[in-house]
Amino acid sequence: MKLRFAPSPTGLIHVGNARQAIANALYARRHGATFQLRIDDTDRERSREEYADALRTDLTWLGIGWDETFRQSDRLDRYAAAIETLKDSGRLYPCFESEQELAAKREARIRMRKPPVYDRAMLRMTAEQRAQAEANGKVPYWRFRLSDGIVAWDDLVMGRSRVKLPSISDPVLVRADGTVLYTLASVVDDLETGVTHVLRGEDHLTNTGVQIDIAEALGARPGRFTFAHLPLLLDEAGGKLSKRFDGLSLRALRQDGIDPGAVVSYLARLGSSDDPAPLSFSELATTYDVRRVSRSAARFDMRQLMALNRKVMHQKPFADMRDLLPEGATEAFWLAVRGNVDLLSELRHWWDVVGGTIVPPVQDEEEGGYLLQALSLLPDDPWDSETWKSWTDAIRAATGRSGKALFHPLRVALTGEEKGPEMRDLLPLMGHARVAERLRIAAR
Ligand SMILES: Nc1ncnc2c1ncn2[C@@H]1O[C@H](COP(=O)(O)OP(=O)(O)OP(=O)(O)O)[C@@H](O)[C@H]1O
Repeated sequence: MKLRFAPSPTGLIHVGNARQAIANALYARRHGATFQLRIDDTDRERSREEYADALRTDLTWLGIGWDETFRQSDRLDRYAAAIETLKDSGRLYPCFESEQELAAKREARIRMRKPPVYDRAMLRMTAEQRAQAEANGKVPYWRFRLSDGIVAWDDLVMGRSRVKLPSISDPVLVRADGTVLYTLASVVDDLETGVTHVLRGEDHLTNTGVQIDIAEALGARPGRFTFAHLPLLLDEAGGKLSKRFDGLSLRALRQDGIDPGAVVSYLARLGSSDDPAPLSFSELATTYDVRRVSRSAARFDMRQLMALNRKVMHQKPFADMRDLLPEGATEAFWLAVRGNVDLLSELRHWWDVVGGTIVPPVQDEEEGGYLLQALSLLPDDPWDSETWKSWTDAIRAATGRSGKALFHPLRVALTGEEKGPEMRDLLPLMGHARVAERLRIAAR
């Protein structure tokens, strides 16, 4: 059993592409299948090496590895062989019509209230007509003659699916410059590399009908592939995602400091009958069932991702965070702040609070007097997790303050923030000298 994720390196991959990658990787893990990463770079104008590198980096960031990988531009000889096979069997036929001629034909058919399907005029061309066209300097491109019937398959997500081939134009598989189109290259790769399951976006539904027909023309047995078409992911406003706008690219999420585990947990279950939960890749894989994916389009909701990100961060052990924390940050620091960080970028701020030089706001005269009194009651070193309690007990006894009046001015003076991690945990990390200095500044 083998699955594949086959992105085109034409931009930064977005959360919609990632959803497909995750679905394939989870399905492969669940069923012990091989997972192939194929770089679909047959479109030479739009493909860029830097995007291929970027998508490998993005998948690795998500924690998705692959068992084998290749790019289509390395297999051009295999496509050339398939092209010859299809020419020999008469399934590929040369065409000479220009874009303008085709557009005029389409318009005429629409005026006659006929579906705008290619009329196969070139299929009826005689050998002499062809020789004449070539003598006039025309170079053919090649269309695949589709079968007449209906192609049907049991889609793991969409259920029984059908594509009526006569309502589709014969697809161009080879351009006039001899380059192959994705439609053919993809079938050749899937057949020759032993792919068994194709999980991809529903934008490929019609393609699937065509590609089944091509596969069978190349000798594949009926039912050779199992298909699952997952609905497209839309943005919050219901718009289409595109590699051309990178707002919801994985790169942007990474730069925003979102945890990759949260992204995987969210995308694995978004638009399915299972609620997104902060689970590891292995946990997600043991329960993953593509049949539970809904048939309707799902919307990516940043608030839901953030909520999940918070849960993921709150559970993270220090060992998983060590490389991401500011230099010098300790386990005690991580355990103190992890309940209060939504994004990795906030960690730097809390690290400044405990180990750096924040300047707290100056408080009014009455609070200033209170803070100086608190300063005079600061316990001696060493400090530990009990120090906050013994200090505030002593302040309570000396000032008669309690509740918010007791704690709030201290928190603001020491952290510069109204809210945050437990003071009990922060205080020993800040240390005596820093605490004393901040109390003095806030009391000025
Ligand atoms: N919005 C989306 N939601 C879910 N899946 C998507 C979405 N857009 C593309 N895909 C899927 O992502 C996979 C990778 O496809 P591909 O790299 O061709 O993406 P694309 O965004 O359609 O790119 P391009 O604009 O370059 O054609 C395919 O399975 C495709 O169906």
